[in-house]
Amino acid sequence: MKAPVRVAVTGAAGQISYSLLFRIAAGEMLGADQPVILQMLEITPALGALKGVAMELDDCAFPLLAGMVCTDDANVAFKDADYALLVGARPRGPGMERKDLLEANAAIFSAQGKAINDHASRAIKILVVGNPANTNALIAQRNAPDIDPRQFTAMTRLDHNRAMTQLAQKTGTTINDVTKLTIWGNHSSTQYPDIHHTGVDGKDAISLIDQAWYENDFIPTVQQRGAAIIDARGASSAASAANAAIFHMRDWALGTPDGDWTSMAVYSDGSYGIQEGLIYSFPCTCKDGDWQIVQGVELNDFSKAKMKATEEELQKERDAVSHLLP
Ligand SMILES: NC(=O)c1ccc[n+]([C@@H]2O[C@H](COP(=O)([O-])OP(=O)(O)OC[C@H]3O[C@@H](n4cnc5c(N)ncnc54)[C@H](O)[C@@H]3O)[C@@H](O)[C@H]2O)c1
Ligand SMILES: O=C(O)C[C@H](O)C(=O)O
Repeated sequence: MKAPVRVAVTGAAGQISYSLLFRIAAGEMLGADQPVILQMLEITPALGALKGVAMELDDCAFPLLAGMVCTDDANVAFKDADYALLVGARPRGPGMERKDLLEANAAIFSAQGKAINDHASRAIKILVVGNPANTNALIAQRNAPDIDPRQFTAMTRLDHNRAMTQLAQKTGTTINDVTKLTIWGNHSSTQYPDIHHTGVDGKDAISLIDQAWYENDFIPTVQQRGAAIIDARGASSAASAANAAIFHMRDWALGTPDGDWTSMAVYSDGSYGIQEGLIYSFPCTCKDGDWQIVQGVELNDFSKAKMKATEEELQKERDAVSHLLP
């Protein structure tokens, strides 16, 4: 058996965490041979509820669960953490855009960035789920100057999974037939789900669908899926968000399959002309615990315009929180 690793999860008594924690403890994120210590952070009033979650984790008798910490102190939660899933933040309600949460949530991520900087393992891998996820990741990253910016990522895997399913359903296939789909940009309604390089059962996706469906149906459906879930459920996505977080971290830690890529919002190095330093979703492959942006993807004018629009939104979000960016 390997030595346990420390996994910090914030918002641990919230609805996403109620799916997430149990799957991490079951080994679905880091593998069936990797024991974990869960370091769970909540706000003080939610510590009672968090205790109940910890009791249920105990009652699962997970063989891989090597320890638990429940705390309202970020310095304790991130102490020596090897992985951090930053979920704790307010969700949006009906009629809101995710960026409307910026004011309510941004301060959380500057404080947590500092705590990560001061206490976490230098090799920590961080996934930001709390919305607006890309800009919250940027805030945390800029407040952690001693940690490599490549270690801060934000979640567009839920969008990626949503897009795979929409395409599979349209083409009468399954997600097992879909490869090389890309979500570019922001986890928001400007994101660009790109299927120009996607394969469906060995064929080019773009040859199987018509442009009108792609532009007027597929893209808006994926962009608006979070809002559609809120309308249907009366609360934002939780189990599917937790699932996407598991997939994102699992691929980062254990690798993406050969011949495919995934979508991750990562620190832009200027690839594809996207401004350096933004946390922008790119096609990525992962190997040996590291990610790379896939290079050489050809872009037509349609794609370039969509990628620019979502980049501009991220620049605006960044400028709106400039007071939190040292
Ligand atoms: N990136 C994505 O794809 C994606 C998908 C779904 C939801 N989300 C976002 O994830 C976030 C959480 O969603 P949820 O449904 O679990 O919300 P929730 O309200 O059920 O849970 C959030 C939890 O965070 C806690 N919290 C608040 N401030 C905190 C802090 N400073 N430190 C630690 N914990 C804190 C709250 O007490 C609460 O228990 C929301 O911002 C939501 O919009 C993102
Ligand atoms: O849409 C939301 O606000 C929640 C989440 O970001 C989602 O995409 O489901």
